[in-house]
Formats: sequence, C-alpha cells, structure tokens
Amino acid sequence: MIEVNELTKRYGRTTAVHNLTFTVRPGHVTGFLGPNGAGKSTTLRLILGLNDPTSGTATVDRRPLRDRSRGLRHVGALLDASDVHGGRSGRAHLRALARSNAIPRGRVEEVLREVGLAGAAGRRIGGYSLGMKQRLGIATALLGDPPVLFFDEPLNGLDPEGVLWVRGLFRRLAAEGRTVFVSSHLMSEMENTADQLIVIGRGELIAAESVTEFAARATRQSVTVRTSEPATLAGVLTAAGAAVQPGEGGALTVTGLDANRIGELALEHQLLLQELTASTASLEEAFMELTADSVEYLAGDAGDAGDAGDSGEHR
Ligand SMILES: Nc1ncnc2c1ncn2[C@@H]1O[C@H](COP(=O)(O)OP(=O)(O)OP(=O)(O)O)[C@@H](O)[C@H]1O
Repeated sequence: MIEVNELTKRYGRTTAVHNLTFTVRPGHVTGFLGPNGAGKSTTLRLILGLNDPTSGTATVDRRPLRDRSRGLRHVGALLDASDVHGGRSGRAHLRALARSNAIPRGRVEEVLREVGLAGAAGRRIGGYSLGMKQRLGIATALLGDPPVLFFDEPLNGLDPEGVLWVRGLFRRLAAEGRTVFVSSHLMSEMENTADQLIVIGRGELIAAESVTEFAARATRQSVTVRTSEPATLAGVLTAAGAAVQPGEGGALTVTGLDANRIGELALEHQLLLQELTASTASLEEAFMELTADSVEYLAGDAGDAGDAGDSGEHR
C-alpha cells in the first residue's frame, strides 16, 4: 500500500506538488492521471525517495523509501525507460541489477521471456527501439518480484499489441495482490488500463475513486430534442428542472433530464417530437474539462517555471 499524506514539493517559486493526500491499495491497477506538468513524476520521485519533500510524508507499506535500502525485491519502478547504459546488452543490464539486489540469475531469463525480449537480450540497448526499452524497463521493475510496482507512462512507444500485453500484465500483477501504480497524461490510456484513479492537476488532488465512479461523476449526459413548438417545450422542460439551451436548426440541448422523461413530458403536453437523441461526453472530454485550469495555468506560466530554476536535484 502507498500512503501519501499532505505532500508538498516546491522548486524555487514553482510548486510542483501541493498538499497531496491519497492512498493506493494492493489488488488494483491504480491510474495516476494529470495533464503534462501536473506533478505526477515529482510525486513518484518523492514516494520512491529519490527526492525529499518540502513537507508531508509518503510511505510504501508504512515505511518511507528514503533510504532506498529495500531494493528491487520490495519495490519495482519504471521511471525513464531511456535512462539506461546504451553500451550494455539487455541481459547484462538485468544481470548487473540482479547481482546488486541478491536476485538469482535465473530470474533474469524469466523476466526477459515475460516481456518478450528473450530474442533481443544479447543486443546492445543503444540499438533498441523505444518500445523495446519500455519492455526492458518493465523487466527491471519485475526483476525482484516485488509487491509494489510503479510505472511512469509505460505505454509510451508501445505498438497496439504491446499496449494490450501491458494491460494484461498489470491486471495479472494486481490479481496477484500487488500494488500497481501507473501514471499517464492520457485518460484514453487509463480508461482501459486502470480500475482505480488518482487524478491531479496543478499539483493538487482532483479525484481519488474508481474509474466507474469518476466516469459517472465526470461525464454529463445531454439530450438533443427537436419539436415544431420549441418555446413551449423549453418552458415545460425548464419547469421540470432541466437546463435548456438553443441548439442548431431550432433543436434544443437539454441537461438535467434523461431522454425517457423528456419523451413523457412531451406526451403529457401533446407536443410532437421530431428528434430525441441522448449523448454522453467521453471520459477523455470530461478529464480535459476537469483539468483545464491546470493546463491553462501552465501555458501562461511557462516562463515563470523556467525562471524558478532547478534546485540541483537530478530528474
Ligand atoms: N527539478 C525541477 N526543478 C524545477 N522545476 C521542476 C523540477 N521538476 C519538476 N518541476 C516542475 O514541477 C511541475 C511538475 O512537473 P512534473 O514533471 O512532476 O509533472 P508531470 O505531471 O510528471 O508532467 P509530464 O506528464 O509532462 O511528465 C512542472 O511545472 C515542472 O516544470
């Protein structure tokens, strides 16, 4: 289990993460979502103990990871897939990590097979495609068979078959009772990958709930309705509690009442309907809307973030 409590991280004048509190439970694939610059990578680095928070705490299975003494057998992480020594082979890279974490050599061959790199394991990593590097990064995370796994943008560079494979892998790891925490800036990727969501924007928590709950809360249904007497129908629907907007070509766009109820009201008032169409905003649209403020803030603040400078910590 990952527990983040009132976590804040400032870089100069830039607040990357502000007063963030959430819990990630084992047995689920939990998506960590937010637009670019929302603070996802910073949060992951704070949880992993790679950077120190300005204030607040982050623990994994009730202990901070700051000392990093627990190694790959406790926590596996894919952070930056291209951050590997290009001159080594994939197999040599994994063997070196296995050695320093007291993991048996045989496990290297197992994870290579698992991620589909057995055939390319003898080749230099420098010659790997981005997708192959992602697979190697996933193999690294799996190497110690850890109960807690972090994946930062794991679908980057993967082809459709690779994406399906990763989704199946994450589901299996969660079903085995592990904690699986996966970040992405794309709702469309998380919709089919995660069952729980932590959504942040501008370093702050926007939602912590299941994908189903988020979808029910975030997506809005509207109904397009067309009639020969739009003003009368608009009056009837407004009186029944709906919000009515004039749409294209005399149509009305109605929110707050479902299509069935609109049909019943039209019948009660003997109004002839020429169209009655329900439409639901996609989860991607809902996510964009919910996080729109943070995107605007960053677009207007880009120069400022640059001025703030680096605190000297390596990203
Ligand atoms: N070392 C640093 N020095 C200065 N500012 C930083 C540093 N690391 C992150 N930031 C700033 O903190 C904010 C959050 O960045 P972060 O990389 O955590 O976001 P993110 O959600 O992971 O974005 P992306 O999806 O683009 O990776 C940004 O404004 C970023 O510029």
